[in-house]
Order: sequence, then structure tokens, then C-alpha cells
Amino acid sequence: MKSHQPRPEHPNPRKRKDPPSTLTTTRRDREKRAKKGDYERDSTEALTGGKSLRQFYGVPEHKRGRGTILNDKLRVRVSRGKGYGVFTSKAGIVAGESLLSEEAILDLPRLDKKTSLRVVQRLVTQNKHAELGEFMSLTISRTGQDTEHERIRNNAFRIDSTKTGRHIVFFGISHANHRCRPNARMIIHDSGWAELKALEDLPRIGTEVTNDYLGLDDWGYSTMPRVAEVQAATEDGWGFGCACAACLDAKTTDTVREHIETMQKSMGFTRATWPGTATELRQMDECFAQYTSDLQSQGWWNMLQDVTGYAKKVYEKNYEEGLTCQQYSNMTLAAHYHSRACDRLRD
Ligand SMILES: C[S@@+](CC[C@H](N)C(=O)[O-])C[C@H]1O[C@@H](n2cnc3c(N)ncnc32)[C@H](O)[C@@H]1O
Repeated sequence: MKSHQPRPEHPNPRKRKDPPSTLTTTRRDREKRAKKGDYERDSTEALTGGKSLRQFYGVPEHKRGRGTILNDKLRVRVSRGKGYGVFTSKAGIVAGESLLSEEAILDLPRLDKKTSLRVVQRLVTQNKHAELGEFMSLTISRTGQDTEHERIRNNAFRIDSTKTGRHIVFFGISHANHRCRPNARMIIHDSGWAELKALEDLPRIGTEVTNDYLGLDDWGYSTMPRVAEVQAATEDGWGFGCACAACLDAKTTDTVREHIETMQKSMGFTRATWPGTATELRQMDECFAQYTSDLQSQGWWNMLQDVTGYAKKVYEKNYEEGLTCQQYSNMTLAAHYHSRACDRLRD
């Protein structure tokens, strides 16, 4: 009689057969598990039997963003030192152009472990395999933390101002890396759609499109966090210390930000929070449009031109790494508008 010997391991790790898993991944099984509440487990259980979460959900390992064409303007590619990133695949993009408009994969009313688990579980029960595949191809930066919650924490954007409030996850936009002086801006609509818009001209193919995770891409009214604070915020929120040019030259950046704050204080601008929602951003846009038209209607059009030109010059000379040109122009414009308005009142 033939004795049953265990097969030796294949020398090529890719061809080794996994031991039979207790975590079956057919659709029916997944549905059964979801109904029974078997998804109630912690990160250690998620790795049971050496299975990753992707294996647990039956999502192919190789589907990790690489080369994904997002639309005719953008694609996902490797970004050195940052995993993957979003890059232009079209030349001649101009400032203000819409780069990508996307619906959320996941929309969480709250950011906590239970809610995270529940929303991913819902993709399974609703047979949303494409969304599940997209979600699983997003990054987790802390090794050994392969849980739904960690993946959401790493890729979600806040839609209300609280840390644990409404968060949403996208596919393309969540692949965009952070930069403190970004070249694109994300506008999240309350309905769960988001749009990525170019903040500056992107003339060449292959330019990395970066977004500002922290809301530094404001109008310059807020207190600018120091580099150490930025690092702490990116570490706390997404598990990485920002390595953008502004953060690497912390001394210059901090000096520039200090300078800006002094200017802001002298103008009496204080704003404690960043615009978080689409409504807030729209309100700011409307405000800015209003005072631009005020300037025009009062015959101050030349001043508007001067101020913008001046701001650009100063920006190019001194403010290279701390602020976007647009932010600086807006801020300087606001300052001039403010002081002119004060002068007029005094008259
Ligand atoms: C929302 S994801 C961005 C896409 C991600 N790079 C990927 O491979 O899918 C956030 C993660 O990207 C990396 N990352 C983004 N911006 C970065 C930056 N400025 N410096 C270093 N790492 C960054 C960090 O690992 C972070 O946890």
C-alpha cells in the first residue's frame, strides 16, 4: 500500500501550494460569512493561516494600481519612495483644468473600526466585486496592519471637520500622493463625488499630480503649521512623514510661514479651520469672486493687475517652497483690498 507522504515544498515560492485554508473565498461563502457576522474579527484573525486580507476577500494579488489608466489625462505609476502615484498622460494641461471626476468607492458616516468593517462587508454582500477589487488595491503603509480599517485610514478623505466624522475613499484620487505645495486640488462634493483640478499648468506627460491632504492649499488665511506639525499630522493621519521639498527644507519653509503669519496678523485675518467641505470651498470661491468684481466695479482693475503681478514676483523670489502662487496672489490681493478698503473708510 502506498503511504501518504507530505509533498516537499516547491523550490519556487510562486509555485508553492498554500495549505488548504479555513477561509474559503467563494461568493456564496463570503455572503454566508457576512450574514453570520463572521467578519467581526481583528487584524490578527485577518491574517489567519498566513492569508492577507486580499486573499481573504478573494481579490487577485497582482491588481495593485500599476499602469492603471484613470482617464485620457491620468494614469497610476510608481512614484519613487512613495509607492504608487498619479501621473499625467497628456501634455498641455492648463491651470484650472479638471483632471478627474470620480465617485467614492466607500462612504463612511464615521471613521471607526466597526464602521470600516461594515462598509467593506457591504461591498461583499452587494456583490460589488469591482469596487472591492479597487479598494483592496489601495495601499496600507504600516506593515502587519492589513485590516479594512487601516486601508480606509490610509486612503480616506475627511468630509466633515472632525477627525472621526464622515470619511470617503476613492480609487484614482486616493492614489495621488501628498505635497505641501501641490499642483492639483481636490474638491469633494457632499454627494460623494470628487474632482481633481490642476492648480498650475502641467505641460509635460509624466508629471506627478499631487494633492494636499492637510488643507494647506487654502487661501492663506489660516495659521500655517510648522513642518514638525505637518510631519506629525501626516504620520497620525496616514502613517507617513511627508518627504516633499518644502518639508525637507524645514528651516526655509518655517521662516516663510512665520513671515506670512506676521502679515496675516497685521491684517487682522484669523481663521481657525481649513475649508473641508465642497460648500465651504464654494463659499470661499464666491467670496473671492465677489471682491474681485467689487474691485473692478470701483475702477480698481489696474490695481488688481498690479497686485497679482507683484505677488507673482515676490512669490517667485522668496516664496518658492512654502506656498502656491495662487495662494500667495490671493493673500496679497486680499491684503491690498483690505488696506484700500480701510483707506476709503478713513477718507
Ligand atoms: C493615499 S495613499 C497615496 C497613494 C500611495 N502612494 C499608493 O501607493 O497607493 C497615502 C500613502 O502614500 C504615501 N505618501 C503620500 N504622500 C507622501 C509624501 N509626501 N511623502 C512620503 N510618502 C507619501 C504614504 O505611504 C501614504 O501612506
